[in-house]
Amino acid sequence: MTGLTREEAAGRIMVALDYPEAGAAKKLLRDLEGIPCYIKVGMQLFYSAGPAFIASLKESGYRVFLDLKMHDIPNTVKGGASSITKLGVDMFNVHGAGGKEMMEAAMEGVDAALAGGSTGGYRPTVIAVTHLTSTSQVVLNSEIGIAGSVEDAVIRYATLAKSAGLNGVVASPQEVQLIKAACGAEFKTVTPGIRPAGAALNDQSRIMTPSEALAQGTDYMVIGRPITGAADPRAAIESIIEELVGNE
Ligand SMILES: O=c1ccn([C@@H]2O[C@H](COP(=O)(O)O)[C@@H](O)[C@H]2O)c(=O)[nH]1
Repeated sequence: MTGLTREEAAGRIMVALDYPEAGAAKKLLRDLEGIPCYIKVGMQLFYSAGPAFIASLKESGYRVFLDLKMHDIPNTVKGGASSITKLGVDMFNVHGAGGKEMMEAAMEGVDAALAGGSTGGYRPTVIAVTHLTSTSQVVLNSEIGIAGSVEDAVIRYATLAKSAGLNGVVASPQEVQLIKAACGAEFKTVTPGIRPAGAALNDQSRIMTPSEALAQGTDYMVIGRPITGAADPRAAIESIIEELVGNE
């Protein structure tokens, strides 16, 4: 047993709604009705369904992570962060690779939107992507051309994100303990690369099972295809919740 209630376990899961349009995403939400999970909207759905879909999620009471991974010059990211904050999402992200000034600009964008009062004063959690969970050690060194271990590269971005005032990072569950050691327990870790035992890896590289990720101390685990691609998505998420509660 982990000590998590069923509701707490569900609340650690961010379901990735990687769909081409709102209709398919809404069907999944109907399938999962009543399960208090977080919802992650990425670029595929947001570029198609836009702010109206985010508004409908918020009206339905969901916590929303808008995963657009902004990576641009500081002034542009500041403006993007301001616009995203006005959508009233609970969390959004930028790429750590944009550097400290870009990440600070994102925080300035949040402050500017809040100063305008259009979000009711609600401050989103802002996190930075470290290295994508699809990136392996070999790809990091041989293709991207960054020397050293994935762990060192992730920690470098995590500490940079913390120094820029961000609230956490996206990383693999494999790096959670190192991130917490370097940046503190309160610094949030949001971890994709979650695969229940026996599930297809797809394009993910640095993976762990849900219970392994929880044991590492991850704050939130992002799970897409193991739920959305299942014949019975509700049964799939219920099984993950059971695994997290420790009743398996
Ligand atoms: O490093 C990263 C950053 C973001 N993601 C996103 O998480 C989900 C994972 O989906 P699965 O179907 O469970 O693989 C997806 O929306 C990615 O864009 C990530 O995987 N890794």
